[in-house]
Amino acid sequence: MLQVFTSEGQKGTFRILNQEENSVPHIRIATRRSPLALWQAEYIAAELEKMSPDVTTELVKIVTRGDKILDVPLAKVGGKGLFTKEIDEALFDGRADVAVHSMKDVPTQLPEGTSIRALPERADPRDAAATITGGGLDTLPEGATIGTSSLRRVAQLQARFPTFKFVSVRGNIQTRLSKMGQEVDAIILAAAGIRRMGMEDQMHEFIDTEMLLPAVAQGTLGIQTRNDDDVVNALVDRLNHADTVDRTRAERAFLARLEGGCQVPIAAFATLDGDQLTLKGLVGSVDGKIVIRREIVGLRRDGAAMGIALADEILDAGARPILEALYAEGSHG
Ligand SMILES: NCc1[nH]cc(CCC(=O)O)c1CC(=O)O
Repeated sequence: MLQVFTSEGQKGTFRILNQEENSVPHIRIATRRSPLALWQAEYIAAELEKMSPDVTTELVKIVTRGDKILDVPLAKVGGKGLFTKEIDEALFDGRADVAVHSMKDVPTQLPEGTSIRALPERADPRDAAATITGGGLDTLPEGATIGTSSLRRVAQLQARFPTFKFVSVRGNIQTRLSKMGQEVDAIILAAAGIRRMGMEDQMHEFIDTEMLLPAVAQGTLGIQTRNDDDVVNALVDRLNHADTVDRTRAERAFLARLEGGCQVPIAAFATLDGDQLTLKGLVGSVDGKIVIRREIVGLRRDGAAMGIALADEILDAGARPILEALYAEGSHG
C-alpha cells in the first residue's frame, strides 16, 4: 500500500494498479536478492517476455527474515514461510504482480488472496555433493565432516554413513561451497541450484534419488500471483508444465498431511510413467536411527489422495512420535 496526502491534505492509502484494461501488462516480479533467486526471477521474466513482444518485466528485490538470520541453523530458526512472508506482503500491497519461489521453500498453506498459479518444468530434483576426495560420498574417509543444514539430508545420510559427522552451513550456494575443504570435507546442495549457477563442474556426485530422496518439490519453481489479477494470471497460466504440476501436487499433499516445514526430516519424490504416478516418501529421525520409507502407485490424477494416503501410512508405521518430538522442541513455528 502507498500512503500519500490527498488534495485535501489528508492521509490516504492507495493500492497502485499498474495496468489498464486490455493492455499487455508490465509485470513486476518480487524476488529475494540471492544470486539463485535472481537467476530464477530473471528466468521467469524472460519466459513471460517470450509470450508477447509487448510484455515488459521488472524485478522487485526483497529481503526476507530468512536472509537476515544467517548465524543460526535453519532448524532452530523456526517459523513457516521464513523466506516467503515479506514477498507475500509485496504481492498483497500491489508492489509486485508476480513472485517467483523455489517450491521447496514454499509452505503448504499460502496466504489468502494469492496462489501458486504456475509450475514450470522441474529441473534436476537430486542433491549433489562436492568432496575433498573429488569422488562420491563413498570415497570419503570414516568420520568425515559433511556440511548441510538440511535435516532431511542428515537423517538419510547418517543412516547410510554412520561415521560421518554433520555440521550446519548457512548462506547462499556460493558461500556454502566456499567452506568445502576448510570447515568440512564435503558440502551437499540441491543440483538444480548448482546448475542454475553454472557450478556443475564443482560437484563430484549427483546423488541418486534412491540414496537421498529429495525434498518435496526440489528443483521446481513456483509462480505466485494475486487471485484477482486476471491479466497477469492469463499469461502466467501458460507457463504450467503438466507433468510437474501432477508430481508437485502429490508431493505437497504428502507434506501438508505431515504438517512438515523444511525443518523436519521429510522427503518425497513423485515420478510419472504415462498415466501412472509413483510417489516415494519418508520421515526420518535426525540421528538416522529411524527412517520410515514407503511408496504408493496409482493414477496421476489421484496424486493428492495418494500423498495423503502415503503420509498416513508412514505416520501409522511409526512417524508420529518422531514428528511430535521435533515439533515439541520448537523447530516448527
Ligand atoms: N533451501 C534453500 C534452497 N531452496 C531451493 C534451492 C535450490 C533450488 C531448488 O531445489 O529448487 C536451495 C538451495 C539448496 O538446497 O541447496
